[in-house]
Amino acid sequence: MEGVDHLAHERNKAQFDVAVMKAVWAGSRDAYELFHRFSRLVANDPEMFIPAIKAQATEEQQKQWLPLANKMKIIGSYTQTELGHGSNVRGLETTATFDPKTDEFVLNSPTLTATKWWPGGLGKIATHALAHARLIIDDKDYGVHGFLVQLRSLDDHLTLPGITIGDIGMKYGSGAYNTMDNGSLIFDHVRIPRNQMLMRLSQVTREGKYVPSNVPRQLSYGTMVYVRQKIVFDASIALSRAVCISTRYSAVRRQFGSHNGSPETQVIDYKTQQARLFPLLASAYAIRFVSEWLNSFYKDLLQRLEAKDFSTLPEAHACTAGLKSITTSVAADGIEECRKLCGGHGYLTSSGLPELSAVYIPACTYEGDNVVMLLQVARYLMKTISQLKSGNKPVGTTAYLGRAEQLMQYHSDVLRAEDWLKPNVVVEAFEARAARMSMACAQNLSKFNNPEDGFQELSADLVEAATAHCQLIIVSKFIEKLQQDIPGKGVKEQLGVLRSIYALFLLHKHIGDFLSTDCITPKQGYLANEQLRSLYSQVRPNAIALVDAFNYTDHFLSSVLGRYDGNVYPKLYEEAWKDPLNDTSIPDGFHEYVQPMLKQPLHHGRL
Ligand SMILES: CCCCCCCC/C=C\CCCCCCCCCCCC(=O)SCCNC(=O)CCNC(=O)[C@H](O)C(C)(C)COP(=O)(O)OP(=O)(O)OC[C@H]1O[C@@H](n2cnc3c(N)ncnc32)[C@H](O)[C@@H]1OP(=O)(O)O
Ligand SMILES: Cc1cc2nc3c(=O)[nH]c(=O)nc-3n(C[C@H](O)[C@H](O)[C@H](O)COP(=O)(O)OP(=O)(O)OC[C@H]3O[C@@H](n4cnc5c(N)ncnc54)[C@H](O)[C@@H]3O)c2cc1C
Repeated sequence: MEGVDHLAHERNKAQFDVAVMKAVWAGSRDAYELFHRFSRLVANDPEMFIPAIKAQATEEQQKQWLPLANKMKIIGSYTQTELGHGSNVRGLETTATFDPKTDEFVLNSPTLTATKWWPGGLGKIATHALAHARLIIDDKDYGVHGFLVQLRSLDDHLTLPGITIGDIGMKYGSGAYNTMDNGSLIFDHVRIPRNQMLMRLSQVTREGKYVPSNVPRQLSYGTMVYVRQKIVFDASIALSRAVCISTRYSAVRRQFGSHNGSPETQVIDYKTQQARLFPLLASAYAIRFVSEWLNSFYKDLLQRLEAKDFSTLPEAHACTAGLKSITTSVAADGIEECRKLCGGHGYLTSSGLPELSAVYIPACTYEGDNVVMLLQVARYLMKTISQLKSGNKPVGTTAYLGRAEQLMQYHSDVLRAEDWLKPNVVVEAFEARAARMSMACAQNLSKFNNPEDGFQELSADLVEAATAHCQLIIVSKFIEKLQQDIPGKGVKEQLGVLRSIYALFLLHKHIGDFLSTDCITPKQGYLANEQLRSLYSQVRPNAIALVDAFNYTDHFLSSVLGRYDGNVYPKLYEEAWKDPLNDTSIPDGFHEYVQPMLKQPLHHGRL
């Protein structure tokens, strides 16, 4: 049956222009063309510590190091985390002590827990590290700074004196992340020239004088802001990939429901399958659009920083940290749900899902543990609320907190299920829920004499408030996306359906928040769920076309279940026969171990 499109009947049901949706998903027609060409060329672009050099090195240092890194004359590793500290960056123990006699820094790992642990590329490949260490001058500790340290000889790749490096060992699953040589590193009084401290933000002079920067010290955390916004985009790719596989397979797979010899029911037609799958489809689009917005916010931040305008830095940190957390959690959980949606075959490596999961789940931890990141958002929210009293008007993603008084009085006026399709009705409910959860935390915090004690005690509630805030951002950005001019038959309508599914699914899932904050009544919650069910029916005929719009090649999906042509069963069978176990009919060890058991004498003619 080679060449037959088993999903053609599904594609014919689509009520929108898939070619235009492909451009919307890609971000623009040009981005689509580029992605289309490149994905078919299978590009592999190693990028590791270059963003950090760009952010933290002086122009002179960039001139020296960037050409080497770009041409891969040196291979760098972003070496921050230690055995004892990852989240707590200020707690790092590695030291870089200035020696005025030789104009050098001496890098040292004073304890076992100071061992660098996890950095990607470090274990086997990196020639250089961007090592984070405490700057010590005249016994005074100036906190964590970045230093470029050569680790291995550029001639024979042997580690240099005073440096002990290893790979940290096998990681979760047998998946592709094991091809990454996450490493460990101990420094034993390793000397580097003074000009290898990254000095864009603060300098150490020849005399050993520390010249602090006149810019916020948080700029030294800039690489994390950059990478976190990239990770949000990456979450849309990982989730959409899993959703594409399980949507196509759900249309191919049939179970039960045959009457008088008619075909069985496609599992995608079961309401339970739809209620699990379609919110993930909607989430993939929602994450895609919020990542688009985050990227433009980030570009705006860079322009402002050039002009020494630091005003949006705290918001950029809160947004990148919070959205990194929410989107990677949704994507990681969503991939696992997609595996379950494919039943037993989803557990086969050839489904592509186990490896995707194993490779993806550390995104919830790297570049900031997801709970720690939400606590950063909560701090930002509490600070914003505390400044309301002094007349500070919040802007951007916290502007709604400026209307807190009004939002505290809000009661949804939904009367019919269709009312939930109105974007302003949805936004108001999400704003009121987020504002009330944050205000409640702020009020509870004010009862503590020591705010830090209060923050610890209330941290679980604070994480929930931060989650509500981040979900509001994603819902709002989806709505804003649809306020743009989007051409193409039916494209905007389909996106409208997905937007409503995304928002109402969240409302249904977090119904406790909406009810306990008294934003909506139980009856209104019931109506939202009713509307959700009807939206699932609307998305059903378009489901295959909506995942086709991701424009993923079979090569990229690497999944027998997610094949574009839906020709699943013959290919599953073919794939199984590639297993080396099937090379011979008698397995290794059979004659040594199994056959002797089979040949044991029978007792009284019985087993
Ligand atoms: C770097 C490698 C490059 C990778 C290549 C990139 C190419 C990307 C291409 C595609 C990407 C897609 C796929 C991605 C694959 C990625 C591979 C994995 C890479 C993994 C790399 C790592 O994991 S590196 C290690 C990362 N480590 C962390 O994230 C540590 C987490 N901890 C922290 O960030 C902080 O310490 C903290 C946020 C928890 C703060 O702690 P603390 O309270 O002690 O803070 P401070 O006192 O230091 O500061 C308080 C003050 O500062 C504000 N603030 C904190 N962080 C920032 C920031 N980043 N920006 C701006 N402001 C910040 C904070 O809010 C406080 O403000 P106040 O106003 O004083 O309250
Ligand atoms: C695959 C992978 C690749 C990585 N690559 C790199 C790399 O290239 N370079 C690099 O430097 N690092 C890298 N890391 C390290 C990574 O950045 C850290 O693991 C991450 O920042 C989390 O820090 P941690 O391990 O210290 O977690 P911990 O902070 O020890 O977290 C353990 C638990 O404690 C909780 N917790 C911690 N602090 C708080 C708090 N204040 N309040 C409430 N709960 C808290 C967390 O939520 C979590 O549940 C990588 C990690 C992984 C898994």
